[in-house]
Amino acid sequence: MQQLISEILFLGQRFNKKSIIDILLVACIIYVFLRFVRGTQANTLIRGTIIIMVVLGLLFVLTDLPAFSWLIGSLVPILLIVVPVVFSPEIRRAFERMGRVQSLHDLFFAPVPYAEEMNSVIKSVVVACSRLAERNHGALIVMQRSDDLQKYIQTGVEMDAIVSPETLLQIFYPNTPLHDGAVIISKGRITAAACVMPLSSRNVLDKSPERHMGLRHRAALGISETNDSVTVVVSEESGSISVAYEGKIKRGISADQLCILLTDLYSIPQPVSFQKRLKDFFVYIWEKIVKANKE
Ligand SMILES: Nc1ncnc2c1ncn2[C@@H]1O[C@H](COP(=O)(O)OP(=O)(O)OP(=O)(O)O)[C@@H](O)[C@H]1O
Repeated sequence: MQQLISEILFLGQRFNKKSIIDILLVACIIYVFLRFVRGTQANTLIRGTIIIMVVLGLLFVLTDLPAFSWLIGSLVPILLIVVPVVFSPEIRRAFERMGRVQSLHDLFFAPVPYAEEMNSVIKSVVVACSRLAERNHGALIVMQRSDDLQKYIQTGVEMDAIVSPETLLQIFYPNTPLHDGAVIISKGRITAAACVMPLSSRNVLDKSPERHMGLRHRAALGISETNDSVTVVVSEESGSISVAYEGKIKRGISADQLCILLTDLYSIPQPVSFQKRLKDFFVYIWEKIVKANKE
């Protein structure tokens, strides 16, 4: 224990401006990397791996335990090989996203393409979904954000139509040729219908009715696990509306909630000044301290 304390003190003495820049640089790289894998299945695992590596690295540096050090020394290279192999599609997507970066701002804040066109698209989707829900007509609408959906567009019938409530109601009208499968909206247009989405395997065996998911909901969750699109589902059985994005599904939401959520997801991030960020940070910390004192 005494040795650990002296090691920490020794490290503290060596701490200087260069170390701060060093730590900030590593933190920035990790932040940017995590931002690009956001919404993919690799996100949680990579976060966990980074935390474990930091904790183990500290133990490795601060303690003098040969067997433990040997274990860590052998595990880290294995992890560095296993993670990229298992999550190669997600990591490839992260690099694709990085390739689309056009400015320093894009590096830290996700750009939302076609954000302006999306206002009228969102209105049409919300109106269509509330009417589909009233009529108990099932629907699956995948809305593109940054990631390319071409591979899924090819599984259905390609089209190029204006997004209007009438078009969507017509597509999802039961027993019509295009009603089965998903509609894809990209670049502000309906680009395909009757598309096949990858199925999520989560909650397959869940018997509780509110958590159980049929194929339509599993397809919505499945596509949200593979890219950053937003998918709206209308249940044929219950007429309820759900939204899936970033590997999560929000079930049983109202048309108003859907409108707020979609507007939020497609809003253009407003540039915030550094002073405002700093002020917000201190206000947040102050509120936390006041709250902790009250408790
Ligand atoms: N992989 C898929 N990609 C796109 N659409 C799919 C896929 N699998 C199923 N669907 C759509 O879901 C429909 C079947 O839905 P199912 O009843 O199994 O799901 P559900 O989640 O219980 O939805 P609902 O509440 O509407 O019944 C199919 O007719 C088809 O239109």
